[in-house]
Amino acid sequence: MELRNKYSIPKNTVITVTGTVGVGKSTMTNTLANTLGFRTSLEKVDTNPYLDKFYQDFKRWSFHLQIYFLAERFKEQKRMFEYGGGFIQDRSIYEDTGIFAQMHYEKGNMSEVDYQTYTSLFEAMIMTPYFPHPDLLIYLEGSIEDILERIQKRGRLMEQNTPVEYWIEMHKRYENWINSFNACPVLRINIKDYDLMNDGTSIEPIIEKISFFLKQTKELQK
Ligand SMILES: Nc1ncnc2c1ncn2[C@@H]1O[C@H](COP(=O)(O)OP(=O)(O)O)[C@@H](O)[C@H]1O
Ligand SMILES: Nc1ncnc2c1ncn2[C@H]1C[C@H](O)[C@@H](COP(=O)(O)O)O1
Repeated sequence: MELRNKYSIPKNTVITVTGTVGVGKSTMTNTLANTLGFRTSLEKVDTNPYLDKFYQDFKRWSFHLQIYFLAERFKEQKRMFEYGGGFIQDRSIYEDTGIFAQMHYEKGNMSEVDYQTYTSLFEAMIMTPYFPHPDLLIYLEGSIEDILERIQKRGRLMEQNTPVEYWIEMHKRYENWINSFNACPVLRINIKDYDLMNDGTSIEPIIEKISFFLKQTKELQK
């Protein structure tokens, strides 16, 4: 029996997978989508024209990169909206603003005026019908040691060559961000509690939790 039916997960559900770089979002997104028969909304890294340059010179490329990500996320939001849901999304627009843009602004890599331009564009975008909140946000958490190991193992040179302090700061910012996030229900999952690479059955308990969360939210909305 398909797990989506077994756990009564509505066909039009939108779930967003969040967490710091390298924590395992894409792996989780693909596994959930395959198991539930949902579409994916993935971040495309290989075709991003700014990412490599950004890692070489944050100050020069921060604003360009943020605008690029905003445009990409907006197109994806529109696509999910037009399909009427049924998506697992890899990373949220909330992280672009609440983690990356803010961090680079606060570190002086983005000027005040650029940050304001970025913020007003973001606010204008979320006021369109394409931006309903996801039904559930899954937050993947793990120790900084495990995350650094995954970044190294994955082998994207631009990330491997970035000082460890950058990833440590991002890890801390993520913890603060999720502790005050309240735009939609949050399910926290520790990466030590499952192993999608070696144990195919470890997705089912996660789907069971998702189902429980979605039902609980529905009850609260009644
Ligand atoms: N459960 C897991 N156990 C071990 N390694 C994992 C697991 N999930 C992902 N990985 C590995 O960690 C790295 C980062 O995963 P990825 O899904 O690309 O993360 P993200 O999308 O959050 O950057 C990849 O090399 C991936 O193969
Ligand atoms: N908004 C962003 N600003 C800067 N860098 C970003 C942003 N969104 C994603 N990134 C980077 C981080 C990683 O190097 C790649 C892909 O992210 P991942 O967490 O591996 O899916 O893009």
